[in-house]
Amino acid sequence: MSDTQTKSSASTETMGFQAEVGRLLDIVAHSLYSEREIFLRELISNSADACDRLRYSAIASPDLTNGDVDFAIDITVDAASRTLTIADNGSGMGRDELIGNLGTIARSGSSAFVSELSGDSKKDVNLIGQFGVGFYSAFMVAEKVVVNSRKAGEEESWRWISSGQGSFDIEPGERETRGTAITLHMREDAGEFLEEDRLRHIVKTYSNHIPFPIRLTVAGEQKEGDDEAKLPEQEQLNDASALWTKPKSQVTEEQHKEFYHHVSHAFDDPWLTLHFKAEGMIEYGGLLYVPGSRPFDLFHPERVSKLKLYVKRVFISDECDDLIPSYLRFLRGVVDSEDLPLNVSREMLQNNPVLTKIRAGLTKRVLSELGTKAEKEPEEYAKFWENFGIVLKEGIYETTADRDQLLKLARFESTTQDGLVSLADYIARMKEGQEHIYYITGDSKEAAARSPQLEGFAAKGIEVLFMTDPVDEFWIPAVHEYEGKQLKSVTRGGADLGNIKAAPDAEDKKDEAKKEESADLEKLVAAVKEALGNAVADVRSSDRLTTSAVCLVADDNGMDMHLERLLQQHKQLQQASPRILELNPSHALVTALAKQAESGADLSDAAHLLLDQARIIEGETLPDPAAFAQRMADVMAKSFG
Ligand SMILES: Nc1ncnc2c1ncn2[C@@H]1O[C@H](COP(=O)(O)OP(=O)(O)OP(=O)(O)O)[C@@H](O)[C@H]1O
Repeated sequence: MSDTQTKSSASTETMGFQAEVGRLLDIVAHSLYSEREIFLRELISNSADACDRLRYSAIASPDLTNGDVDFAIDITVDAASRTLTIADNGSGMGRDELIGNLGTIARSGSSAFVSELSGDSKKDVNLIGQFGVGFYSAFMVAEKVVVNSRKAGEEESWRWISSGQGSFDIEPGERETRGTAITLHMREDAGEFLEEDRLRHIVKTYSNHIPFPIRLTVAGEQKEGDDEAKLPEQEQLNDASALWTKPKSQVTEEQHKEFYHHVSHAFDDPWLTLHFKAEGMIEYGGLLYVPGSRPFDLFHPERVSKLKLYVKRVFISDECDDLIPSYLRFLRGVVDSEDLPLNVSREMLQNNPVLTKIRAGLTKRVLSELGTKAEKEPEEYAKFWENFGIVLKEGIYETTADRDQLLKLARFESTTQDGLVSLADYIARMKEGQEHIYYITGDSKEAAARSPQLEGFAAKGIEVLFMTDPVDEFWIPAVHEYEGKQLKSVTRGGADLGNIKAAPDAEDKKDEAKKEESADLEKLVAAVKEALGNAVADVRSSDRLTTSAVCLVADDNGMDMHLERLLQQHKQLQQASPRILELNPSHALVTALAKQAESGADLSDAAHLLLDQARIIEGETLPDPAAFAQRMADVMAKSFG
């Protein structure tokens, strides 16, 4: 740790929080969180995870539980001392774990998340909402937090104390049993969380289906004059059953929401719930949720699954990469297998044949359910696609097995339709004589829509799909075609527009003009080609332009221009390859230049200006802006001078 460290007494050490934690705590404590009560859900969730972890470790090392396998979470409220304690008999934490887990943000990518926090509390609360602050949410309601913990299998226990302001103390404790007790000294304004009814309600609402009993004890209830010391009564607040084992019909939407919040550590609601049981060669069941919004770590480079794997109701791992393909990593939930051995180690899970079958089954189930949604509720499906389409497209690129199904699920924006369209929709609307599925790539729909290469397509009413996710550049070349129709970029190769019949309502005035002018272009093309030399791959007359004078296109075999630009931006490519410069034979400038070419005039400056103009429309930087400015000035001087 890089934290400052000072010894304040013989046995107590004071340590500084990691800078990111400091910032997080500041926001947590000072922003008015609309749902402060979720602190309890977070702490109970952590306790349940700790019980799950120990139960799993005890399969290999039974000594760790010392025979005590009745895992439970105890909430004790003491109104007199204004404290609330959440205790569990789970894995517990040793000294180093207390320091590491409760003083830093260890989760991968989380520090990056915290650095995104803007300091604007409204925005930050939203971000934190997606992220989940876990343990640190205790400081929304507590002015001081004391954590007593003893790691299973160890004799020592440790106490962690903090008021959430820059530092925490750590000292030896005196906990006699394994597990963790977190005592919250409630803030003045958080008295409601010391009320029994409120606590009951919160646990029921947020943690009913934690599969361990959650019990409430009210301390200090003994009345004066009572002779016998009565043990305070314990009341179990939750159902404590594994939700996924219940019959589908008995689980309400509210219960799903609650469970989703628990397993995903997220605050949104599930967009889709899949509650299933597979019986046959391999038996497994579970609950899968598609989140209603993008999880904050969706684009982390590890691209790992977050599903929790259980074997016969015992938690095994939530880092089981082989459980679902990484293009479904947005799924949250639980998969419970009857066939894997209980003592399965995390290493054994790699390339495990049972897991491979489960993975195939889950994938099929999810894709088919998405297909149904796409067909029956296209508007709802559009919301899903907004969030996760970009991730599914990774699957189109990565897997050949699921490719067809994923292509059916894929949706795109298009030049002629509102909303999202499928490839099948597109094919159904293709014009007479049209053989290809046309698309245009770009950084955004707006930028791509301004491309001159679209003009001829628009004039004929031919639909063009927008491909604006970077991943599009990868899956399209891998796929090539859909239902026998080639996917073709409008910025690449010939446009083949001549063979396609215009829509009856489209204005196809262009053909007429072209016939008149095309003969004259030959000399112009030759002159421009000569002037530009190696700066272009070719110069030719265009049938894809109607209003712009010029545009650039890539060779049919060349790389897509947008991809080249992306690669250059990321320094993956030194130099873009020369493009084909297309001239619009019906544009006034081009026809005027063609006349000049006929009379043998020097068109070198004009040729360079045309090329630079085409580059500017593409959003490219000019290789020689000074030369461009000079030529432009010369031309303007001639016409205005
Ligand atoms: N009751 C507990 N028993 C054992 N370990 C715990 C307990 N509470 C927290 N921890 C440890 O502290 C870590 C940090 O907890 P924290 O709640 O901040 O994050 P998290 O649970 O990993 O993720 P999230 O923020 O999504 O809840 C946990 O991962 C766990 O290792």
